[in-house]
Amino acid sequence: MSEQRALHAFDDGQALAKALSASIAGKLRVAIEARGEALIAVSGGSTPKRLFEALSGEVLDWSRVTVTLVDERWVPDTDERSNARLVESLLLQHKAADAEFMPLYVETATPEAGIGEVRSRVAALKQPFDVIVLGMGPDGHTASFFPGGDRLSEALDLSNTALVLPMRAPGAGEPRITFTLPVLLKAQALYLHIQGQDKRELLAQAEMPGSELPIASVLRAGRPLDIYWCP
Ligand SMILES: O=C1O[C@H](COP(=O)(O)O)[C@@H](O)[C@H](O)[C@H]1O
Repeated sequence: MSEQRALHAFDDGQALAKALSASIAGKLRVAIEARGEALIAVSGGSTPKRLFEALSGEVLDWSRVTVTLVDERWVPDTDERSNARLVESLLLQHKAADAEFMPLYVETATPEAGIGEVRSRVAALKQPFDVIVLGMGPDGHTASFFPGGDRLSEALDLSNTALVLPMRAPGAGEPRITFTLPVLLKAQALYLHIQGQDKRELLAQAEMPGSELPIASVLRAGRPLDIYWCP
């Protein structure tokens, strides 16, 4: 593991969630102190549930925090697959109920039809993000950078100025929308949150030179990355 990366390993998901939540809350407080506001993008999927519960109890001025997603499945938040639904039900609760949420989904049939509206929304955010929390799927995808994704090379292109892109891939289920890699890499604090021995082994594979796993593009970028892992 390079000096730019730190692996924080925990015995279980509860201990991990507590530590990661405290670290994120610290970064949000620093941003609020410095700029009067804070901007965070989180991942969806199954891994962040405990983290969201822990984060929702952190004491900070959530009314100054904007929360969005790193990526979204193109489904409304009434759908169980919606990442927004997860954030709304577990993170934007308790003390964090005052945070502002900016969804990446709009009610259009496809992400291509809605991308204009989403672009306007994200362009209004005061970037860079203070905090970005990535996840990683069992196929090595992060955000919606899926193996075989139709716009994967665009999304990973460090010279691409697009903030968000639609994405379709065989393993993605529904069509997606995702922030691009350059946006993620500019975050003040970048975390990767993974659980399970299989994912740790996958990450080790991604560290190998020439790996084509999408998460390898994040690792290769060489920017500071805090990896939070538990079995
Ligand atoms: O589909 C997605 O999956 C990944 C990983 O999810 P997990 O269930 O393996 O934790 C997630 O990071 C991403 O935001 C989400 O859209």
